[in-house]
Amino acid sequence: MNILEIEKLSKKFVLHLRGGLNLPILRHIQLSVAAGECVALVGASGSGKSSLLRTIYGNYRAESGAIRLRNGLSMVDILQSSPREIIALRRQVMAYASQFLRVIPRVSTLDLVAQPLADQGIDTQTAMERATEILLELNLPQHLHALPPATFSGGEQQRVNLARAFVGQHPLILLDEPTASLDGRNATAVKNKILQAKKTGRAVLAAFHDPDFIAQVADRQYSIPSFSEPVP
Ligand SMILES: Nc1ncnc2c1ncn2[C@@H]1O[C@H](COP(=O)(O)OP(=O)(O)OP(=O)(O)O)[C@@H](O)[C@H]1O
Repeated sequence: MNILEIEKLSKKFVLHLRGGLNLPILRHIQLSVAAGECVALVGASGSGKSSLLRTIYGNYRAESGAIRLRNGLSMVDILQSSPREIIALRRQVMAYASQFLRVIPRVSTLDLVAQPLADQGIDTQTAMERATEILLELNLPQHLHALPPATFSGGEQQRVNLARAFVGQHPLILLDEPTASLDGRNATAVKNKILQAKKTGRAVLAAFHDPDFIAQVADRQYSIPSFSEPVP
């Protein structure tokens, strides 16, 4: 059962500060991700992996194509959804961990990680317990949980982001270079979370660079078509 279906997606950036210059980024993307599957997005630096993930998450618009996401029994096209509908899909259907954490000042790490559960209607005590558990699984020790992550290291912030993506029950998890700032031990913790997510029937689409990591977690790869390739 497909959780995500992308059909003939094309996207360009329009650079208004450069006189409306068009910068084509994605062309004819055809991709689906099924429940329980991890698909690795691969491609050269600058090929558009992050842009594709952000477009799926509703941060960017695209000129043509469709991005359909399973919401219960129906498939919903993100590109046709209103901002309000996209916010609802982010709460229930898709989680996203970018490479960088956007920190909200004064909010503790524990509250940040418990928030997606509260958004899914989980009671506060259970949300706090699950948030604590996942932070420990990602090697973030208890003494950090009460602190806002603003002063955390890059790798610690990345793991807070990942904890927020994995903690809920979203059927689709989007990950942008989830091990970019991590050492071997922490990369293993992320690998375990991806494998566990797959076992519970969640779909994972992730941009990766490391072929060894891809071999350990991904069922297949999708290479972003370059602009020198003919359109199929
Ligand atoms: N908001 C934006 N406005 C204009 N151009 C952008 C914007 N975001 C990305 N780009 C351009 O789109 C291209 C693709 O960038 P993107 O970050 O998606 O690539 P990537 O494959 O994720 O790269 P990397 O592997 O280095 O992270 C780049 O040339 C980048 O400069």
